[in-house]
Amino acid sequence: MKKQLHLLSDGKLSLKEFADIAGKINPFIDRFHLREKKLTAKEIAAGVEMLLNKGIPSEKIVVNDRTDVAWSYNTSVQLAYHSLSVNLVKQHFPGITAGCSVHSYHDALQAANRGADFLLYGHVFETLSKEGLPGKGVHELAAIKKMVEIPVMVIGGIQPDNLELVLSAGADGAAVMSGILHAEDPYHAAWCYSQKIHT
Ligand SMILES: Cc1nc(C(=O)O)sc1CCOP(=O)(O)O
Repeated sequence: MKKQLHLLSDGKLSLKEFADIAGKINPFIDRFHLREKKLTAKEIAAGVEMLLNKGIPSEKIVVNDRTDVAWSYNTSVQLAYHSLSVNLVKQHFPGITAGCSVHSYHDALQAANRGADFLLYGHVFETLSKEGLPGKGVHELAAIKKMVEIPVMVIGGIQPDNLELVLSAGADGAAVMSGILHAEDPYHAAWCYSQKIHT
């Protein structure tokens, strides 16, 4: 599989600000996640529409947690620990693409066995976007990759200069928040990540 670069909204920028950046860097990004834990379904739906209006197709959009919104717009869904379980989602929303966020070897195997289409595994490095937890490094990632067949993207403190390490440990791509959203020049930052992931 072609390696992927995912960008996640961070709940700090407005949806409009996120969509404006997304529209500009669309060529570099494989998946845009709306991860908005404080917004209502209606507000998240408006965010999906903003991305669609920027020319981002629904296949490139991932809605975090809200399977109802994802289903309504034919996007993927990203399931967290507090979300509906992936087997329930796959059973009741046939054909939906569902990613799972996992933080351990055990959870990665369980999510894969229950039908997840891809995993976000983290957090690999320390990150200010989720403070207070030490980075896990790449050891467990390599073990997960030996056991699951679905793509495993890494998340947490991913920077252009640590991509080589995670890719050589077997990651199928990376998911990023601050490295792009809060870069001085998000376009240039997205280009730097993309160069390392896609070439
Ligand atoms: C949203 C998120 N999930 C994580 C996990 O480990 O599941 S780490 C994380 C934050 C990623 O932000 P940044 O790219 O700024 O480090």
